[in-house]
Amino acid sequence: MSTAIEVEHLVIARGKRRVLHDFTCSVPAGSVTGLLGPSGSGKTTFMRAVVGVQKIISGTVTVLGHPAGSRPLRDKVGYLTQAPSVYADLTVQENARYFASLYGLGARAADEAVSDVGLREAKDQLVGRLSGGQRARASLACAIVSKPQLLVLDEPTVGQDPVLRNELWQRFHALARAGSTLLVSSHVMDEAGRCDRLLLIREGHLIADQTPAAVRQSAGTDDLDEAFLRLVQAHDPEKVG
Ligand SMILES: Nc1ncnc2c1ncn2[C@@H]1O[C@H](COP(=O)(O)OP(=O)(O)OP(=O)(O)O)[C@@H](O)[C@H]1O
Repeated sequence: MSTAIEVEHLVIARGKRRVLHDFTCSVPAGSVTGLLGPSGSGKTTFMRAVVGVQKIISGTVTVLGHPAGSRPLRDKVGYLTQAPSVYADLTVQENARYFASLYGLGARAADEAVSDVGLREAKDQLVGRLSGGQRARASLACAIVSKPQLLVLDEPTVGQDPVLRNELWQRFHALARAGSTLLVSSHVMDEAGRCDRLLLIREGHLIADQTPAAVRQSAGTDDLDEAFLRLVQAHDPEKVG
């Protein structure tokens, strides 16, 4: 399998503080790779580096064979930020159709994306009147509408009910099967088992770059929450217990 994202010795500071320490990892093309770690561990910072909007101190980030953020990647990378980036005074459908038009796509692609995120019933509602979880899904519809080669999704399932979360994860795998690579962050370890690969991050350190099965095996437990704690402890014995 080829590599969609290749990161070597990435170091990033925000303000005066180093928040990513010597990150080296890779994301296989066509995978759903989870970026899992507690709040504040550096997930958003890492994603910002992948999409090329984060100043870095040293290291390299190569995306689909090009430097992160470079021109050839412009229409190949989709990014869902934590703050919904949709227009409050347009309906769900109008937002999706607008974003589709930016990629030269028509109403059909837009309507499909709206259905994919479970918003078909709410398609005629103004985004400004939706619940937080619905608004996040409207934003997700706009991020996936062009089916980019790489989708970087920052906590896309936060605030969603279990049924919808399940549907969204199925949708992510369907997108991967259709050829996209997905990098998906979450601070909820029970989502880790849904990924093909995991990047586990703690306080800016990468503590695992493995499949969920390999994480379970190397930590000696089937419970991924417990596995994360054991890996933290192995990485830095003073941090846990
Ligand atoms: N604009 C900023 N200026 C200074 N420090 C920042 C800034 N943004 C984030 N940080 C710090 O960088 C560290 C990593 O933050 P980041 O947002 O990448 O974490 P995260 O894992 O995505 O957290 P969350 O799950 O809460 O979104 C945190 O300590 C945070 O306080």
